[in-house]
Amino acid sequence: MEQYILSLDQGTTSSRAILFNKKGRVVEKAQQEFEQFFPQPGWVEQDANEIWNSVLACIAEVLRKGDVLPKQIAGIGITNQRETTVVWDKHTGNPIHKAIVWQSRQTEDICEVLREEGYSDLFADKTGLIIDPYFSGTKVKWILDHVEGARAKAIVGDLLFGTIDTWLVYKLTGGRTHVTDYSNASRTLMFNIKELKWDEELLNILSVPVSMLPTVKSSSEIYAYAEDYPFAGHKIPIASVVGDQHAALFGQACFEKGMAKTTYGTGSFMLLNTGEECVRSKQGLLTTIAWSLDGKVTYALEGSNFVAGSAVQWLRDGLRMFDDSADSEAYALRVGSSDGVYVVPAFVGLGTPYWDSDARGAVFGLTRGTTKEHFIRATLESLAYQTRDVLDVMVEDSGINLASLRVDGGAVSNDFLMQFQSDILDVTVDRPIVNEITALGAAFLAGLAVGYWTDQDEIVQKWQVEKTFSSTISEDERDTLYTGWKKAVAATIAYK
Ligand SMILES: Nc1ncnc2c1ncn2[C@@H]1O[C@H](COP(=O)(O)OP(=O)(O)O)[C@@H](O)[C@H]1O
Ligand SMILES: O=P(O)(O)OC[C@H](O)CO
Repeated sequence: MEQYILSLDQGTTSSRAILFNKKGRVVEKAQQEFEQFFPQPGWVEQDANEIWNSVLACIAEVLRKGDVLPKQIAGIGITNQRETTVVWDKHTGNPIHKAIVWQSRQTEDICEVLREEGYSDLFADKTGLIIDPYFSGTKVKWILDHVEGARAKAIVGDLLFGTIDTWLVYKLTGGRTHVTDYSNASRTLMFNIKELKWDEELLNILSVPVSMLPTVKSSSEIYAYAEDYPFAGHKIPIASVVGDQHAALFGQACFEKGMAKTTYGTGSFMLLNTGEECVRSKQGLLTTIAWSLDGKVTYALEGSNFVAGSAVQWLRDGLRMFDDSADSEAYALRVGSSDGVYVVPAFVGLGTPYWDSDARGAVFGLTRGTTKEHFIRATLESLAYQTRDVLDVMVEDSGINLASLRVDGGAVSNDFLMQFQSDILDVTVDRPIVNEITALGAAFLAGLAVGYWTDQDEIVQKWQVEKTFSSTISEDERDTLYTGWKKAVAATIAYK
């Protein structure tokens, strides 16, 4: 009977369960969206139970559709939207508040106080991160400060914290396992990425009891077994846990120092493998743990943009410019340029390298001749400009020049966007055959842990490019376009 790896990719807007075969190809897939809550401007929350139910439904569906029995699953890999914070009662397993999503700005006041108290360098040195609402630490503090009785319960050890990976393992094991991996821990603002442990000093500053925190393990090992519904009593090893951007770096087989990928999902995230070197950025890049495998930790530099594919969703759902995100490409191609229009999609502030929580979206260069086509094209172009912003500081901070950029995520099916990305970076853009790269990365890590695949060399052989995009514009044209973007971003930051 053929064996498969079951990968659970719990993303910002949807959950997926995907079965991979030995060739590293998708055999079957199930996907379910869930509700997003926006209780106040800039706040984003989700229901952790709904997330769990969506994952469970996807598992049941993928097994049914693929006609696969639980005993055919060699291992489960888990990858997740990172930083999103769940706090639950240890005795009932019930979350005490909605999950606070990575995009949410509701802890900006807490961050402001921490910055004023002069903690920025301390947090950056120890965690590789910036004091920003993006990360989990201030979200945990917010929940303990705002939910009645929460702090008292936390102090006596009755509450548990987890990012979504931790929450899913907890639920999959009937509440018996409270773990995370190094990659997810490195996004919490509470984990010392050099000493590889929760940092007591930072926990004191954030007033978060250590008893709430999960045990931190490698990204590829058997943590526990899932056996309840829908696994019908078969013990299936849960064999990888890894943050989604880190999983994508692994799925893209970016195993060598100097290899990079960008994933264009809800947001966009470029990660550059820096090997065993924990590089500290001077310009707003994050230092993060890519993964921990076979007793070795690999580091990465990361540039994060909060809005990417979600700008296309905004065109579709907010402005009702088209019915299907894929239509954005045809609209963009109907005009030869965006005609001087720039869209800065700073809906929840700006990430790397600006880190401006208060900035909000803006449009520049409108004329009487501006059409819907220009507007759509300019929005797609903004995704590519944001990646250029990140790449420029990445090259300066790491001294590494990219040979090529590997790309994945929902928006990379847009050929116009990928061509413009290559044009504006002047770097070759490689799109692989498998489009579910994040899930594949988690599958690879799980497969290595259970002996389904032998080693990373075997995985490198499985990565194949589907299409390569090379720049077609002149240096002058590139400079003119990018200068306009920089002016638009500067004006967006100035207007507050
Ligand atoms: N053809 C397309 N062109 C541009 N954007 C697209 C296209 N298809 C999907 N998207 C965008 O990709 C995103 C979904 O990507 P996905 O990787 O599934 O995201 P996530 O993991 O964050 O939920 C959506 O925001 C959607 O608007
Ligand atoms: O859900 P995605 O793919 O947009 O990824 C979200 C990131 O992990 C947030 O840091």
